[in-house]
Amino acid sequence: MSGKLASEYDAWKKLQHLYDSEHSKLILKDLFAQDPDRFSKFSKEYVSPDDSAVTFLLDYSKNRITQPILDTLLELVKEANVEDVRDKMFSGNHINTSEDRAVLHVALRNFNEWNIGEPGADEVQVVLDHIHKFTDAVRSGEWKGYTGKKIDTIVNIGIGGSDLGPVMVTEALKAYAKRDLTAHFVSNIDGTHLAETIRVCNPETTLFIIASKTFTTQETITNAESARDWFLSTAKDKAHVAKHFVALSTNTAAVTKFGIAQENMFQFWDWVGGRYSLWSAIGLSIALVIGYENFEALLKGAHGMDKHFKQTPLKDNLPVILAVIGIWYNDFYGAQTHCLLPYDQYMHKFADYFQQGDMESNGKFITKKGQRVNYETGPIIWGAAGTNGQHSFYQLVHQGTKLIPADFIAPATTHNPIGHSKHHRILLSNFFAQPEALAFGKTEEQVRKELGPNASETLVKAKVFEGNRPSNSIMFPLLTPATLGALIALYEHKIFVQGAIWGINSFDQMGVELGKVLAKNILAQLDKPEDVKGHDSSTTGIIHYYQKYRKE
Ligand SMILES: O=P(O)(O)OC[C@H]1O[C@@H](O)[C@H](O)[C@@H](O)[C@@H]1O
Repeated sequence: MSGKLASEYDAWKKLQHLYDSEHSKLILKDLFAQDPDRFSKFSKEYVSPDDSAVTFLLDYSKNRITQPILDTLLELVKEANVEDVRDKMFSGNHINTSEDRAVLHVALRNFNEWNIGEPGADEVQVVLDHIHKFTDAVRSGEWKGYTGKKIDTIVNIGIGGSDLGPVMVTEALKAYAKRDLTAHFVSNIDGTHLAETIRVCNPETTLFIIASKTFTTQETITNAESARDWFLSTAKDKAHVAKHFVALSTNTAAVTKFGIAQENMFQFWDWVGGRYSLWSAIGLSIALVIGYENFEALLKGAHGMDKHFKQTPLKDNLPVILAVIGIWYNDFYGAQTHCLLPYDQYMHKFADYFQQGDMESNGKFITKKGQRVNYETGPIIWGAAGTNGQHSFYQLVHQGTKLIPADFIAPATTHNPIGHSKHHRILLSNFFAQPEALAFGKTEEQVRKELGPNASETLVKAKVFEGNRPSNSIMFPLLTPATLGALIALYEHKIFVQGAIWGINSFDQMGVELGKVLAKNILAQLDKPEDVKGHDSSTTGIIHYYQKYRKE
């Protein structure tokens, strides 16, 4: 990373110039008409560079780009030394500068391929073996609860990165799940989350997985303590906790203090960022649900993408391509958001997951060198599973006043081919149609022709789709563990590239701290109105209102 702001790079200035001079001519309809080979020029098939057997198509032809624009975007990657930062990440350099930490989630799925010098990197396999052994014991019924019954329910208690990854992946890979093992995820400090979960759990057959990197997170520790109280209200003897509580953490002392034996703790390291931790011990709930072999396949799929990212020239490097196209819209078109639209019900949590993955990584206005940026950084990430979104927010995507770049994601084959895949063909027809409608729209002329000569002018105008709304399409044969692993890593590295171009630290999360500190202060003032001090009149007023109406 140079000390420059991204906007000071020559390539950035060239891009600004290209935007100013070209953007009115960048009409997808025209770009496709001018070049019959546009799809083959702006799409790539990923084939994993190892034995993880993942393949997918990335079509990025429906974007407002030309070859010169893409070339200049890639110049920006060069000028920002992204390859150098990438290599530093892979070699364990402390690129998380504010926390002085390495960023090595790639080491969790490395299977000893690269030599990574960081302490702990050589212990990854030991933890994977621990996960393997434990997972097999629980799934086979060999691991018994305190009354000798086998475990049929797991409850992962964690929040943020210690929740979202396991939730998203266990949902996405439900087709591989052990159906007689029910998984719940409790994250919110709102007692309702825990209460509604334990309501359907049997203490004799439930395993609680306390997932917290720091083991100090207020929500998780409070939920874990309440879960332990609930368990002991039936089990009585504290010795039984050992059969029903395990911990996933970097903080051995706090885990032991909680009462979880060290042999029931699954270790990871400070170089695993919370939002990159599903590959670590935090993935235990995933391994329990889909089995260790499938968990390993997930890791291997991600590793294949790591290799691709590490060794593929920029022009063919898929995370790089996605990243620079994102920069084009975010920084030159002023697009505020990016939409993730998986046409696969199993992937319904994908956008939620990358809300943290992207927004906590790149939602920053200060560069690593302490300067305030004078350009936009991370986009707002949102989305929903297709076709549900079509019946809700697509109206705005098609005809609203905002530019919303979107990624459409779908499997060619479904795990649930009911009616000889009738559902899936309908689903996919929408997956194909939506990007087409967004890109090419419907002209006034077409509307007039459709409505006939007597149509009102207002109706004609209301039915016009301007088109020229960009999207990427990603299609893969089947949603397998390895494919999902590769897709997650694809987006992780996209986020990395964008952060490196913007010159920000994608691996800290200072922005979540202030609210936590204020909440702690307020918690101590909640009991008595006279204790409410040091706030603005609005905050004081709302707390007083609460104090007037609370029951307990
Ligand atoms: O795993 P922990 O330490 O309980 O942290 C949970 C979450 O805590 C949040 O405060 C962080 O912003 C997230 O990045 C993190 O994933």
